[in-house]
Amino acid sequence: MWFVLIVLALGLYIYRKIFQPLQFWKVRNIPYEKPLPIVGNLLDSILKRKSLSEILTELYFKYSKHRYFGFFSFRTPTLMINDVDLAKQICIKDFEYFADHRIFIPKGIDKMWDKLIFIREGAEWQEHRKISSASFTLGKLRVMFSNLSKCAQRIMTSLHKNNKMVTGNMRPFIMKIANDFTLDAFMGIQCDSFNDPDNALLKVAVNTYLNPRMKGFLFFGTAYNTFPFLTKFFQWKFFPDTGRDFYRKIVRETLEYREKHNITRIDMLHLLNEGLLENLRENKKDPDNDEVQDEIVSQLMGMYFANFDSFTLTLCNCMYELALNPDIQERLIREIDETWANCEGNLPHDTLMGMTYMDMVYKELMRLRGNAILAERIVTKPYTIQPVLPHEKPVHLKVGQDITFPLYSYMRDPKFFPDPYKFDPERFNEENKHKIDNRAYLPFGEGPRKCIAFRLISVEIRLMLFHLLLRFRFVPTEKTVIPFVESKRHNILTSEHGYFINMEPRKDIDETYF
Ligand code: HEM
Repeated sequence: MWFVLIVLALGLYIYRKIFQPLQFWKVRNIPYEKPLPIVGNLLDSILKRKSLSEILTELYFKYSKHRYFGFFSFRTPTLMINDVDLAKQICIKDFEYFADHRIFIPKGIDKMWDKLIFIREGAEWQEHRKISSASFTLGKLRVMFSNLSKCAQRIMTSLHKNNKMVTGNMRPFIMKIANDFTLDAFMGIQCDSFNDPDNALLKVAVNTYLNPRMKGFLFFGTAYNTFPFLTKFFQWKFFPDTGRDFYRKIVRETLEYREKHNITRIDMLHLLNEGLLENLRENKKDPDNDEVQDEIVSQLMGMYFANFDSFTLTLCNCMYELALNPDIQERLIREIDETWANCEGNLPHDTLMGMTYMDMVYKELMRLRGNAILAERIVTKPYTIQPVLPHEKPVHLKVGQDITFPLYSYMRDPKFFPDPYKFDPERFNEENKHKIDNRAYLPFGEGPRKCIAFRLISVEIRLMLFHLLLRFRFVPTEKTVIPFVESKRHNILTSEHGYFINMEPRKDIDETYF
């Protein structure tokens, strides 16, 4: 008798936990992709048979007659928004109903992670987005530009010293540039990872941001959400404690040094520190506690990670596309040489950002090879999607419902971008740029939650590309895999086979430039 009861109870538990959630979209009468227990619609991704972008894009086209459809990210039901007008409505007009991102890791496990702007919720997010946004305005970027420029030139000098061909997988190589560039640009810390590859800063960065747990993170981010008990049980953290302690020390020492020597350097560290202190003063709180330091440390760690990773991948993707499209590369080199000659070795921010062809290349790069595959939101107030198409009924969304925007798929839709897999900067030329549908061109997301650093990364990539192409040409090698194969192991857009490109020192450079 007891045995039968236990079996029944277990059966009921398994049904409720594993099988019942699979009915989520069916009972709501919403078109959906049939899921499997536990893995939902991600089996091909888990088995590395398809990249996440491939899975989402296949479904985007399969459900193209629908404005939305149901998807299961493991056990979590998420509403995929296929229609770019509906996406805009959710992200901008009705933002207050969809104000937060997914949190990925249950709160309280990783205190540094909980403080990130991306993760913060409600009024707290608003307050901290405001503080951090001050570091990313056009005005602040113009002020920071001279440091960024000096830093790019310093890295190039170190790199170009031997005038040798750089060969092999560009990813670890660009990572060194990203490390030196990010540390200098954000905190004024100079390190030379080309001549000193064993420096502690690079080592900690690699261990903190690229450890195996981190690598799996973006994929298992959904698993964190789906199986929070595992995360709690194993105390999985995004930022390892060693990395946190290391950056805490750096931040403390740098701030103390600046104060002692009366140094004001306008960079991320300075602006964040000022913003937080100002905020605390306004709220009449004590500015001298560990919380403030940790606040700065976690924001810097988050931004350092975002910059280190996205800068590396974007630049690698850019090198790949230019190596495969020598005509585009040559035209860009001509524009760079002319600009450099005209500005007599002192490149101003507005001149860089005003370069016409550079702008076209950058925008196309972000369309085809931007790293973000999707953006997501959580319903924060009950909301109803009103019917528009004849087959639709009102969809009532409850608080906590997960929403996904397949940004990658919008930008691969031929109705918005003809011949979408072609790298074609001409889409953004004077004649064509007004045809770009901004509802679908969303490399950085949309609305108040849009990427806070979209201006910064745009300056950084253009600046580094400018300096690299002043001295080098990118050429494919016999190891370059053509066409581009997207990684099935990562949930951001990166190459499955690395970036085997040669950087050949240019023979046609006018040495008087340097
Ligand atoms: C190629 C580079 C990058 C791409 C493609 C990218 C893309 C994105 C996307 C798609 C989002 C979500 C937007 C949304 O939900 O609507 C986002 C958010 C965010 N990004 Fe980026 N990003 C990049 C670089 C960076 C960098 C360098 C930083 C920091 C220095 C950064 C900081 C953030 C932050 C803090 C958020 C959260 C904003 C919020 O929730 O208010 N990103 N990014």
